[in-house]
Amino acid sequence: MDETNIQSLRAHIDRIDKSLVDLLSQRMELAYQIGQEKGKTGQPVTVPGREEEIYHSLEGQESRFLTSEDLKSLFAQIIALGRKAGEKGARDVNQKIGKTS
Ligand SMILES: O=C(O)C(=O)C[C@]1(C(=O)O)C=C[C@@H](O)C=C1
Repeated sequence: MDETNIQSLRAHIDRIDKSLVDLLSQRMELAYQIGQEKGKTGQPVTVPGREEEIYHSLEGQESRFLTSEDLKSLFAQIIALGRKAGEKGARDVNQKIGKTS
């Protein structure tokens, strides 16, 4: 494979990476909004059942270079960031309405 091919494959990877970051940002915005809703009613941000549902939905989506274990560990990171965004959403909404905890 010559240098031009590598350059063009890398350009494709760069575009995919940008899309991944954009989609992850959108996902975090949604988790933040869910956190705000939970904050309003005092519900806990972490919902283990929902997290299990997400892991379950990944089953059958594995591919040549992504095993189900790979997907699970990737999503463990993504969900941890979702929780962090949700905690911020709950904090922000409570600060706005003057609750301290
Ligand atoms: O679905 C929710 O209730 C969320 O808060 C989002 C999310 C996620 O990132 O997917 C984050 C934390 C919860 O434990 C479950 C799921």
